Amino acid sequence: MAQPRSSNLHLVMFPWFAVGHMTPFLHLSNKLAEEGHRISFLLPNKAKLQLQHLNLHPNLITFHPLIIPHVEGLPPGAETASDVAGNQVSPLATAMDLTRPQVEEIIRDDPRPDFVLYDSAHWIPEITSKLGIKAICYNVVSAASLAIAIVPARKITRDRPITADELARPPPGYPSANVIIHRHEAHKLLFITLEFGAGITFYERINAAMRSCDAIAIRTCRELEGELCDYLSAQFKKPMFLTGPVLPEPAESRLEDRWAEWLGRFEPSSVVFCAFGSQFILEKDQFQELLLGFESTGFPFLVAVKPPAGCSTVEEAFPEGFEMRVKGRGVVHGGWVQQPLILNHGSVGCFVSHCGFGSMWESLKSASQIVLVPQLGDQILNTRLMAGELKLAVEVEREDNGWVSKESLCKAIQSVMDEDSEMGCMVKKNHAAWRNRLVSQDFMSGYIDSFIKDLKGL
Ligand SMILES: O=c1ccn([C@@H]2O[C@H](COP(=O)(O)OP(=O)(O)O[C@H]3OC[C@@H](O)[C@H](O)[C@H]3O)[C@@H](O)[C@H]2O)c(=O)[nH]1
Ligand SMILES: [O-]c1cc(O)cc2[o+]c(-c3ccc(O)cc3)c(O[C@@H]3O[C@H](CO)[C@@H](O)[C@H](O)[C@H]3O)cc12
Repeated sequence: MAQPRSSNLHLVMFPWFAVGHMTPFLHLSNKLAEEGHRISFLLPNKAKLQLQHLNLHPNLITFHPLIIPHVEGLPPGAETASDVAGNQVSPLATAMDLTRPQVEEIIRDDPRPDFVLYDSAHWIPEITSKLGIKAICYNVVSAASLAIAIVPARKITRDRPITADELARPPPGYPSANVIIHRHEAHKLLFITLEFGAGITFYERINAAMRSCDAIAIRTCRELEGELCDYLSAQFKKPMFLTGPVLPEPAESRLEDRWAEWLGRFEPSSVVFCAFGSQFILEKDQFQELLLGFESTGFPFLVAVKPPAGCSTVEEAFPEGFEMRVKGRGVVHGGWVQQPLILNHGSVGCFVSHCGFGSMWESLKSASQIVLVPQLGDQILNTRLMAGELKLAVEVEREDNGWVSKESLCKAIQSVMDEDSEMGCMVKKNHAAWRNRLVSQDFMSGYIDSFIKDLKGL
């Protein structure tokens, strides 16, 4: 078990209240604790129960549960972005801001930390600068999604909110021609001009968080997003520290028996697994169309997505006769599954993903073929990295109105599952090269070593 030494650091972690943010902050905490560093991890009370099994060093990583105040518009008991609909994230951000006195007390009293790592709480530097503590803005979304929308070069102000047309053109100096948003998708970024917490827009908050820190850090690597990171560093005039992908070693926990048993019935690499992350909720008609798409592939499939909008279970939204037709080869689960373990199960051959940044790294490290159906803004940019730049995944074609047809989903899955096809062969080869890089002995540990050196040198 790692032990603290006097030269070791004490860091406070304060991620945005979303599973897709708290989980990578905890993965980083585990890597730092492996080297003997001590972590105080601030999170909502309920999230503590959900995440504590991922704390691999409880002697060095201490959870500090926060009391989430009630705010108008926030459903009672809601504490993370998974508990709220898209239009309720702003009250959740307000609630996070109202935890400031609790956060400040922990930072002051909990033997003074050397660093505070945060992402959405743009007010952290106001606390740390008075105490001589360094504030690191640690981003767990891609450099591309920050560089395309949040940079000062966008010159967004209250009087001049950005339009979809402008967002479809990259900001001045943006270094990539492939990792871009198309005109018909640009409306998916317009939320950056909306309130994200009382009296502050999403753009203002994330821009302030990056502008006011001592250094920016990103969960990415130079090999994937080097030029985009340099661009961000120049735009914000801040040192840029990269942690690499920070993926845990294969989990010690076991896959739940029901999924191990079900997956075990099928041939190696034959099952299509689909998950869309911790937040996104499909519309009912799109949910039904996707299920018909999985059915028509002919492959066994395991779909783990939330019940669609307006439904309390997935079953009540099944297409007519669907359950009977796919009996024995198709399962749709409306709850949480152990995604990293399922992805690495020998029977799984294809992952249909929304390409959240966490899922993106997990899929890169797996051997599954990857089909992408991005839903929100940052996921579109991650998809461009994977399918456009690295050419190791296939993006499902959408109709002009954004609709994903069953035919289009089926075609994308079949194109990667057929390893004799040109597409299947190309993505498999490119993916294998990236996977080998990620699993090579020193790749991830090299990034963590450099990150610790960067912190100590600040
Ligand atoms: O059933 C599930 C669903 C998801 N998960 C896990 O939950 C995590 C989801 O994180 P993702 O980043 O992929 O997706 P989210 O929908 O949470 O993403 C959102 O917030 C975090 C950002 O990095 C994403 O880019 C953003 O889209 C992954 O680690 C995934 O393994 C499960 O373990 N089981
Ligand atoms: O979709 C996005 C497009 C984009 O250009 C930038 C971002 O940034 C972030 C982000 C969130 C928090 C940070 O501290 C930094 C960056 C995005 O995050 C997602 O935004 C949702 C807002 O509705 C939020 O609820 C969700 O938890 C975040 O993962 C998205 C984009």
